[in-house]
Formats: sequence, C-alpha cells, structure tokens
Amino acid sequence: MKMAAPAESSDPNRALTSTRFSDLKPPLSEPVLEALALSGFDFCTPVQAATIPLLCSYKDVAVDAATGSGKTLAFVIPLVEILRRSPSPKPHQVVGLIISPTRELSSQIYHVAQPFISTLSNVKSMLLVGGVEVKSDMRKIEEDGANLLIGTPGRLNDIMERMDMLDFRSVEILILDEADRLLDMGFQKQINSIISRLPKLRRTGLFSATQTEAVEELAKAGLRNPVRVEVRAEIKSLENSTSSQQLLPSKTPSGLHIEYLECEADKKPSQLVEVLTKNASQKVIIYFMTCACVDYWGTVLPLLAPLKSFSIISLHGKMKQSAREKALASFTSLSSGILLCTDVAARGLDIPGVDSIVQYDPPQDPNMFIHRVGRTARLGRQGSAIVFLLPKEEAYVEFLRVRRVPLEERKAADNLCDIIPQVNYLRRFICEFCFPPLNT
Ligand SMILES: Nc1ncnc2c1ncn2[C@@H]1O[C@H](COP(=O)(O)OP(=O)(O)OP(=O)(O)O)[C@@H](O)[C@H]1O
Repeated sequence: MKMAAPAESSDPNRALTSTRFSDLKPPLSEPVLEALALSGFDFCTPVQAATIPLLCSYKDVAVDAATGSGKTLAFVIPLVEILRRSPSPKPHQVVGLIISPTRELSSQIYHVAQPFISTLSNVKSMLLVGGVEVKSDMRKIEEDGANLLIGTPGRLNDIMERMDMLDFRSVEILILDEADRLLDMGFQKQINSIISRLPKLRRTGLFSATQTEAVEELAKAGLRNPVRVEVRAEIKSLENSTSSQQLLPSKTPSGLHIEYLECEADKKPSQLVEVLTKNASQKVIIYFMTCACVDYWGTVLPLLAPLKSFSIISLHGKMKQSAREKALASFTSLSSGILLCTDVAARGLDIPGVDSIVQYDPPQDPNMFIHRVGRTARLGRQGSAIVFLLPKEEAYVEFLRVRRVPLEERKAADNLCDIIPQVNYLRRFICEFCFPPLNT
C-alpha cells in the first residue's frame, strides 16, 4: 500500500479562475476588495466566480461544490455586500444568520468572516455555539447587541426562543452551510423553528459539497426560485488513459488520490500502525466510528514503541468544549502529527497541510466519505486517502475493479450487496469514488 505524494508538490493556483474579484459584476465594494487583497486573495475560485454575482443580485442559491473549493468566501462576501446596501441596524436588530452543523465549523466561519464584517461600521457579529453557558451569551447580546449571528442550530434556536429583545423582522440573508446535514432529520426541528421566525422576503443560500437534489429540502429552507450552482473538479478517465485523456466530473478534488486496504478485523490495529509509521513525517487525520474508539486509540497509540515520537491528538463530540478547541488548535499548528477523531471533524474544517486521511472505520453515511477525504487536497493541493475495508467489503470492490464493470452493470451488481448486507451502505461511495480512480 502506497500513500500519494505529500502536499508540497501541489499548486493551489490551479484551483483559481482567471476572474479577479475586482472584475465581478455587480462590482464589489472598495472595503471588501481591500480586505481580500490584504488576505492575499486576488482571483476567484470557480464557485466564488459563479456564486458571488448571483447572491449579490439578490438571487437565492443552492450551491454544490467540492470540498476545499472556497465556498466560505462564496457566501461571506455577498452577505457583507448585501448588508452594506441595507440600512444600518439597531443594536438588537438581526440582519443576517450563518448556520453550520458543528461548533468548530461555526467558529472557523466566524473568524474567516471577521476581516470582511469589520468593513461594515454598524454591524456586530456574534458566535453562538453550544459548550458555553447560554446565559453568558444572552448577557452579551443584551449588553452589546448582535446583528449577524453565526452558529449551530441548537444554540441559535435556544437564543431565539429565550430572547424576545432580538428583532428578526429585518433579516436580509440566511446562509445554511453544510445544508444537506442541516436539513436532514437530526437538525430539522431547530432549523424549522429558526426559519419560522425569519421574514419570507430575504435571500437564502444553501452550500455543501454533497447538496442533495431533493426539491422538498429547498422548500423546507424557504428558497425562492433558487439558482442551482454545481461546480465539479475534473479527473482523468482511466478508460482512455492511453489515447485521448477524457476529463470526467468528480465529486472529490482532482488532487486527491483514494485507495482502499483490505484488512481482516483482527489485523486492523497492526495495519494502522504500519500505515502511520510508513508516513511518519505526514499530517494525518484518522476517522473512527465512535467517541469511545477515539478515546481508546488515543490511549493506546502513544504507548506503542513505533509511535512514541508522534504527536497524537484526540477530538470528538463528548469532550469538553475547551478540550475540543485546544485539540483543534494544537493539530492545526502541527506540521506533522495525527488527529484521531469522529465525524465531528468531517465537515468543513480547513486545517492547513493535511497530507492523508485514514478511515479506520468506513462512514455510516456515504456522503460523509466525501467530507472526510475532503480535509486533504484542498484548493488544488495534493493529498491521499485510504479506507480500511473488511474482506467481505473488499470483495465487492474487487468484483467491480477486476470486471471493470460499466455503469449499467454496476447497478446489476447490487445483488451482491443483498448477499453481503454489510457492504450495502458502502455501495454508493465505493462505486462513485474508489472506482475507477483505483488503478493498482
Ligand atoms: N480566492 C481564493 N484565493 C486563494 N485561496 C482561497 C480563495 N478562496 C478560498 N481560499 C482558501 O481555500 C481554502 C478552502 O476554502 P473553504 O474552507 O472555504 O472551502 P470549502 O469549499 O468551504 O470546503 P468544505 O466543503 O470542506 O467546507 C481556505 O484555506 C481558503 O482560505
């Protein structure tokens, strides 16, 4: 088993278009252009070039673009421009909301947005996430006011229910980041409750790397005649690798090399150690199924002689908020090391320099596969990902690979999933992502 080359050999510029932010129509304001220039952002990514003009022209959007393609600025910039054109809000008048599924992601969005929000003289933003006393959030809002709320659905809904003093009648824009996750069963109740308090005449943007097609979801989020924006990376087709190299749309970034490793259950621990020691100088994220697994491996791995010198950090949703923040900050600052985590760290996190993703346990939700592997190979960089599969699961991949089954036949191969029910949930991402890119 071989991991792909680490991230140094990459070229983030390949992920940019030739459109400058200053070329966009309607034009962006001077303060926003200055803030972009200060951050070193001159050229748009494809999703930014496609989405910013639409939202700035007051269109609702449902945006589906690969992980690490720059979706955050694709909604932060138009949000700031829309608020700039609106009347100055009073201290407790809310004019915008950005909702995302995890505390870490909300915090990241909050920090990415600050240089742009600070160009608006009268708009105060506030991060509202669980893990801190709700009363202290309420006190802060009472004393300082809040106009742009960035946070997780639970805390936002809680604040909305408890604080009559907040006025939502002037909300101009609602952004749902990782929209498919926010609109699924888990968050449906809170999102419905939040949306029911917002005015219908507002702009709404849905963003994700795994946007679902379901029209009902768009209706649930209250979109009005939304424009669908779909931006796909392109990968070379293996079928035509010798002749004309055909480019196919891909749901994963083009610089990402995905592999699987067949492994008996009792051999998984030793295989994991082997993978880690072979890639000692890399920055690696390992996904496990449960918080208990993360705790277990967080105790065991540092005790193993071959891994003694490795920086190993654990992150899961049952840790205290302060420990979660510390873990993420520590891993972010490392140039090489290992993060052991659950899917709490699967979506949206923009951690610099991650070389490889290891999925010790495959995800239960196939969409999560895309988000997990998307923590590497961001914005045109290179990265690798490996998923551990039990032989029963691997047999299915092998069946597809050896036969090089065309798409129609792959559907017929569903019968195999009926015989091996354990692989049923793997079917979607294996078909889409491990085949054809797997070329051993
Ligand atoms: N126009 C740009 N020029 C250069 N770098 C950019 C530009 N836009 C975004 N980036 C950088 O690209 C990286 C990925 O951006 P971002 O986190 O917004 O991706 P994303 O599409 O939201 O990913 P995910 O689907 O994983 O949430 C960030 O480090 C960001 O700073």
